[in-house]
Amino acid sequence: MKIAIFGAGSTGCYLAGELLMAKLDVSLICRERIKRSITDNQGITLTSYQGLHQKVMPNALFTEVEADTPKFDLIFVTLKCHQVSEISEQLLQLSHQKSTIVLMQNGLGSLDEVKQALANISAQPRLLIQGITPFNVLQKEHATFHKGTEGEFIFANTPHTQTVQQAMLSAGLSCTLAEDMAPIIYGKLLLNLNNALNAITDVPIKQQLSQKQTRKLLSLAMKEWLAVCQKARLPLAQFTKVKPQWLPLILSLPDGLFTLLAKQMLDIDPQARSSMWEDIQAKRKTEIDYLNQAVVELGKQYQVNTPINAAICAGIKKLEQGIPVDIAELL
Ligand SMILES: NC(=O)C1=CN([C@@H]2O[C@H](COP(=O)(O)OP(=O)(O)OC[C@H]3O[C@@H](n4cnc5c(N)ncnc54)[C@H](OP(=O)(O)O)[C@@H]3O)[C@@H](O)[C@H]2O)C=CC1
Ligand SMILES: CC(C)(CO)C(=O)C(=O)O
Repeated sequence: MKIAIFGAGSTGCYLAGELLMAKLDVSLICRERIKRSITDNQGITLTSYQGLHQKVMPNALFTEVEADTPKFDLIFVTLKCHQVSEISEQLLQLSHQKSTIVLMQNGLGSLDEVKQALANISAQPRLLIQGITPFNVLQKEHATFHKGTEGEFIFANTPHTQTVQQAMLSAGLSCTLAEDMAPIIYGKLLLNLNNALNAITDVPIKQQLSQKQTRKLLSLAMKEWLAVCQKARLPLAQFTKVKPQWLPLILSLPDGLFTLLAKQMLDIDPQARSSMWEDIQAKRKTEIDYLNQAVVELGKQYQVNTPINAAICAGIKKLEQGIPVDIAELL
């Protein structure tokens, strides 16, 4: 089985690393700077907050998709949400009719955009499924990719992802296969409502969660998404020790009680930040439209007020333009 990671950056290189550790055949489609960093450092180094330190080399590295680029049986797309609809031509070229394409984006909307883009250019359908990275990955120097929080990759259950799971299990690694990805996508979005707040506060997640005011904002943003899910009857998977519905209450607790009750939530790398923080630092467009803005849009559809998520979106739009934002102005 030939595997490609399309858009290998933070999560894509970490995923490639785990698949290579599982002795699978993995090629990367990536930017020139990533290719150079991997070749200069003789491979990708995976590290984790739990002490992992492992170097692996991809089977091939491509910076362009050309007529003679091979076809792949399984393609993981690890681009940012707003980048996925632009690669439909390349996805068709890299796949055959029996290939599986796994979209690994956070938030809502990417799957529909890719489906539409592929349907516009080809009458031959491809199997499009979803996956999720539940943990944080930080891209460091020397082609090093650091896992900062707990969790394992989740993919929709298909014959190709079953082969991946078997290989990972044989190598002492694991991933989860899900029959229904929808609750996982909705449940993950609840956690990703913090991405923007993390970017605005500009401190590591662990430090951010020790601030009562930011926890309050996160709690209110989560309450809005939970209200939308309840009204729209959207099921939410549980990513934390406590039920999603309890998170706003726990986040609203005073500092001492919160620290006591949220042990697992705080058991993360002290340096871990959100991917949106990385985007803001790199002056890149963020995924806000697929995260907090998606909550606002669904809220409108189901007549649920979402003022906090709307204020967070406005804050991020300012940051994207280089205008500083004070967290206090969001409440
Ligand atoms: N980072 C994290 O910790 C986590 C991220 N996620 C989610 O995973 C998804 C991917 O995020 P992440 O891995 O951080 O993203 P990255 O930006 O780190 O990786 C995407 C990479 O693809 C490159 N790229 C863009 N377009 C192309 C193209 N046409 N051809 C080849 N390469 C291309 C980008 O380059 P360039 O920068 O030049 O555009 C970048 O290097 C997002 O939806 C994110 O929300 C989920 C959990 C954790
Ligand atoms: C894992 C988590 C929630 C970390 O913030 C994330 O998904 C991200 O950074 O995009």
